[in-house]
Amino acid sequence: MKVDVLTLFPEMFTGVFGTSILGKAAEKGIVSLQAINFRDYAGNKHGQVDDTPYGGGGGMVLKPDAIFAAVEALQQSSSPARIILLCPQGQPFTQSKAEELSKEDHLVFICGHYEGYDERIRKHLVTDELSIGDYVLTGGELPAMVMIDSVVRLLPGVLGNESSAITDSFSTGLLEYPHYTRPAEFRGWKVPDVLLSGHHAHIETWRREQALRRTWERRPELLEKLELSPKDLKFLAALKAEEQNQQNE
Ligand SMILES: C[S@@+](CC[C@H](N)C(=O)[O-])C[C@H]1O[C@@H](n2cnc3c(N)ncnc32)[C@H](O)[C@@H]1O
Repeated sequence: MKVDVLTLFPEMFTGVFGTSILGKAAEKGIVSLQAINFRDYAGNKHGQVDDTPYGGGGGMVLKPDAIFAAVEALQQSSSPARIILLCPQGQPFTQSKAEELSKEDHLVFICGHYEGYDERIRKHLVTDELSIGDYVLTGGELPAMVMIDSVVRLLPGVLGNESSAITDSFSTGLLEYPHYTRPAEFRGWKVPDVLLSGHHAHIETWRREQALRRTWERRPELLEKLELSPKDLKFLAALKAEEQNQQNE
């Protein structure tokens, strides 16, 4: 996969692109990660990429010319499948969006700054507008890093143990079950017996029930979107009854 980021601050990506799992994925040639300064495409001698808004008001707006020119230069080498505008007004970025993007060959992320972008960039250049949440940051760099990290870790060969991504929270539609490691007892707190039993079927059942319980307790709305088995439904009915009993006590 090829990932290009258009930004005014390419130096912000040096650490993220060169470290840990992303750095190793790039080293192995699974992904090529590039941060490009779109000021280089400004086409004027001062490298000006922003201007005051028509109609007045505070803040500076990113002009369309440099961003169009930078994307068009990338399109000459390989046509990007998706051109993603980082934007608090965009669709919420989710695990299923990460999975969808991980199937593409070439992604381009455009990072805004200041007051935002000229509307013609939204209307005539990009394929997606994505947000990392209902809050406003100073720029699109951190959201781009968040999205790239969650997409790249899904690429085959990036995580040592492929199956770990399959059970991650949201991948199954549920929050993930709790994990324990050595020691079996720490300050008097013991690891659940079932995890030490070596009985794989019992461990699977325990994990499924813990994932259902955790999702029910923390994000019950996620359960509404899932097709649950009769066994899951029975377990949830027992949980609800347990909760009801506690309220009545
Ligand atoms: C200060 S913000 C502009 C906010 C804009 N005036 C608005 O109200 O929608 C500057 C840039 O940061 C990025 N940004 C800020 N918050 C974001 C979020 N939640 N998700 C994605 N990008 C965000 C975008 O690239 C945005 O253009």
